[in-house]
Amino acid sequence: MPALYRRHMSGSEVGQGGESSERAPPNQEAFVWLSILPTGLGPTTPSILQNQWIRVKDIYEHRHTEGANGPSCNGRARGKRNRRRCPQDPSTEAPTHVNGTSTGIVKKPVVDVSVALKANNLDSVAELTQEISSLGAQVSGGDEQARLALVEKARSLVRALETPRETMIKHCWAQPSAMAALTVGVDTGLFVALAESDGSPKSPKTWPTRLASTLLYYLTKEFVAARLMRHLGSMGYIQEVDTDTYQPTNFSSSLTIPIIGDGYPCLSGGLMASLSKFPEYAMKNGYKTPQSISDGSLQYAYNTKLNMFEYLHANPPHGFQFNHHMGGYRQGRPSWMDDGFYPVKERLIDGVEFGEGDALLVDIGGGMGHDLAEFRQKHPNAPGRLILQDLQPVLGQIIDLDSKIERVEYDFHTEQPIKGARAYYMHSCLHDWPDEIDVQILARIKEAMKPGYSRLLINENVIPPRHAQWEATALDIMMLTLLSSRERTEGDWRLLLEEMAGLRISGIYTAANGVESIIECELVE
Ligand SMILES: C[S@@+](CC[C@H](N)C(=O)[O-])C[C@H]1O[C@@H](n2cnc3c(N)ncnc32)[C@H](O)[C@@H]1O
Repeated sequence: MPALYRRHMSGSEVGQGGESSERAPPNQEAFVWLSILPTGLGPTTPSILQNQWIRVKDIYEHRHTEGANGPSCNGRARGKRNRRRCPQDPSTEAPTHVNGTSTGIVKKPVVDVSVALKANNLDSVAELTQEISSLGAQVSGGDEQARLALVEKARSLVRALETPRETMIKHCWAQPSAMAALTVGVDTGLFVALAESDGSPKSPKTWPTRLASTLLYYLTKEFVAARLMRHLGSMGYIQEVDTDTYQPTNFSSSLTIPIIGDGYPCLSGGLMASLSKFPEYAMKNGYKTPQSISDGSLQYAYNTKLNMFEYLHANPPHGFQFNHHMGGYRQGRPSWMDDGFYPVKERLIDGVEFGEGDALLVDIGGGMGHDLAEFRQKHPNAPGRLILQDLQPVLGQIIDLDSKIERVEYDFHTEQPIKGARAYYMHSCLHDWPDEIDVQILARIKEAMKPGYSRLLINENVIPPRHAQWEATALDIMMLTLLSSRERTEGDWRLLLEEMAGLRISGIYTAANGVESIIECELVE
């Protein structure tokens, strides 16, 4: 038995007294797995090992006590720890095909390790490079669709050329490390300093002393900056021009804009643990779809009862950063009020006499008013009131907004104060909530709508059945882990809006690939 196993798994060190006799490795597979744990771990090691040991024990008991196909997690028949670790659906069967490294059982892999060391798909490289070169010519002429197509082809080329092992290291090390480095850079003003003096080359090792007493001063003093910048340089996010000397890129300079940069500290500090803890949370919950906005992966990860919005606002400055992040998310995406997307004039304005107090557009959960500000700019002569509704902390963050846009503090779980508007509008709000809560939010809007006149415009993704775009699928996982909610397909929207909420969908207006859509609804008469 390896020393590591004996040292860390003795009863007193693991700290669960009286169970040491149970801890002998139950089979050779688990034993092998434990022996490959890294050596030289610090004082927290026992709890880490304890966690992993519970997993091993669960698997062992699935296989050897109840059999591979028996009920896997009968809590009554098990100890407390085991119950916590098992999927809670008593009908769940023990896994019959598992990936060894995530369960503690080392199995013979289904493919040979040599597969992980060869390029993923060399056969596609010649065709991809040809496509890339012809798209390149169109991109230099300013064709935006060609640019988007070229980015996708370039990504395909990288995936084809990388070995699985390289991709694995990129996911497990390089990208999380870059996220940490970028967050520190935004927090400390590193990218502002880099962009100063027209972006002239700068070395973190000789950063000017006038920075004294700033966070950046401390960062550079300890040479942490040099290490972070070296990684960001190697990843291409800043440009290495000499030894320890860097220039900004357009990307790093853009991080100095709050709506672009603030996503990093917001995600790193206030949301990311929800994603990294999701595998553990999901395993404990039998991989059931989470249903409660205040009892999901985020609450598990951050040990809170607050929902995501409440949690961010209770932990400043993450609430503010989130609102900026929302402002950044919308930039450069197709806008429903542009020509050729949703016919604003025909559907909302033509044929309507607006009296003095009549509302044209009520933006419910409208954040800092980005949509209404854009509407005002693009339709400056549109008649009727424009009303922005959101919670107080969000409205309180607005610095500058067109004076025609009225701000109304409002909680959309309560009665809608603006009755009979021509259009109620919600952007990226319903995707935040599970179906049952959305039905309640929609009921408050229905009560306020005037039959035969009011419309509800829902601005969300409508995920197509195939070839979904990665931004939308990523957002779906964010919704799953942060809010127990989802991005929806057309079928999901019809179920929610028509069958559950009792509205009629009068049209779905979609930009390319369903990434941005307006679902127009009316009351059923
Ligand atoms: C994902 S953000 C979208 C913001 C904005 N519509 C946009 O597209 O940029 C969701 C918004 O819902 C707001 N919100 C959350 N709970 C709310 C509530 N109970 N009443 C009103 N607004 C709420 C949040 O403050 C936030 O501004």
